[in-house]
Amino acid sequence: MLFQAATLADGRVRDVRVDGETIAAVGDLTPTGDERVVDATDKRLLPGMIDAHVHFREPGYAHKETWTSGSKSAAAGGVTTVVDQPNTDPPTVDGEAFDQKAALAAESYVDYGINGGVTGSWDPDSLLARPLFALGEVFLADSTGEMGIEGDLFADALVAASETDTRVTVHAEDATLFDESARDRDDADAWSAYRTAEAEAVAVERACETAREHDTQIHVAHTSTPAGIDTAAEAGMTCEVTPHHLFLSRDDLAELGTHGRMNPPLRSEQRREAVFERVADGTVDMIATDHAPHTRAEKDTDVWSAPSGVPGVETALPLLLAAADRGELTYERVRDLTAATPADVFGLDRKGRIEEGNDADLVLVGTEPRAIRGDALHTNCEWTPFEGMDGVFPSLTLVRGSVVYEDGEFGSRAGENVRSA
Ligand SMILES: NC(=O)N[C@@H](CC(=O)O)C(=O)O
Ligand SMILES: [Zn+2]
Ligand SMILES: [Zn+2]
Repeated sequence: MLFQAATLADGRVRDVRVDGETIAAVGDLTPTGDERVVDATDKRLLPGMIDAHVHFREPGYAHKETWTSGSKSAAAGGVTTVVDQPNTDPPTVDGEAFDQKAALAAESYVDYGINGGVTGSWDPDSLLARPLFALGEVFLADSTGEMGIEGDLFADALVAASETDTRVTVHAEDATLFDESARDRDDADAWSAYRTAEAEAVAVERACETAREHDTQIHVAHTSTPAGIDTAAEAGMTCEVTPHHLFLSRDDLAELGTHGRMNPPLRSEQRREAVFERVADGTVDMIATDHAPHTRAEKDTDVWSAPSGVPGVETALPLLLAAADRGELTYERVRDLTAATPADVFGLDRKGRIEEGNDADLVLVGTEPRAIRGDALHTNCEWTPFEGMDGVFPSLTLVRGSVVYEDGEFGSRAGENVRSA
């Protein structure tokens, strides 16, 4: 396949040839007799997004999402690699649970990594013997799945991970700093008042300290505050920001209601702006969606009973591209946040950049934004907190050279475990 006259993230216009699973050449190329030629004039060709944080819910919660629905949603949103989190049923805390999930994940349209969880009943020996992507998200406070753990266990996990050269990702909130006085309220903003910004900042600081004491590296999941981001960066750790913490704030909760409840929660508009600055200037390492689908029926209850989490895997790259189109950040930054840096941080040597010899994980996007509509997305949960916002969507998504999505249609289930040899 040959993409002709594609605009790359840095603005250069190039032809890009795909041969089998790889990018064969980037330059000024002439079509050969039998190859498919895609006219990419005035379109952008980007490396597929590597989303280091999704919850595809199988095994256990297939009514929320399956590997098929979740990975279709990913492909249609330009995500070519996802990393699944362990709070499924059974939780992915031992070798047997890993194998059960890996068998289901083989249905995926896109490449995937499978994370292993840390709880009081985990079995590090069998778990770490599997082709794990990373340990995590290690829950330092309860979230969906009630997998919150104590500090000692976190330290044990860091030791086990460093002995096996495994990366660790952390959900950093400190439940002892939640504001119990918010419990008297029943509006949607009460969740943000309850799970305070300080609870994140302190937990990030402590997690980074523990990592340094053990001479290890952690990746902080879904940082939602400027303080959390700065602490991680100053400690030499990496962090991710979600699209909802980048594009939504407490000001949106009157409209979103419980559909805006997630952990960590939405923050003030002032904090959101400070987070956006740190994403645009490169302090934040990557965007990861924390795609956490729950059905409408589950969400439509009072603020204290609703499950935490929002979908996001299909809308992340489109939202970022619309923001780039508006001049709020550069296309190169979008490429680094969604592809190049996650590839570097997690050691995916053949992914994240359009370069000869790399995996042909590619996304072709047009220039026209369109309004995001929940009922047009492919997730099982059929709603989005970004309803009505502008997104620039892919027309074509390739995973290692296979067309997985093109103009509303799905191609092959091309997904493979990125950690399996
Ligand atoms: N973020 C959330 O609010 N929910 C996530 C769990 C998590 O990432 O903490 C989920 O699995 O539903
Ligand atoms: Zn989390
Ligand atoms: Zn999560």
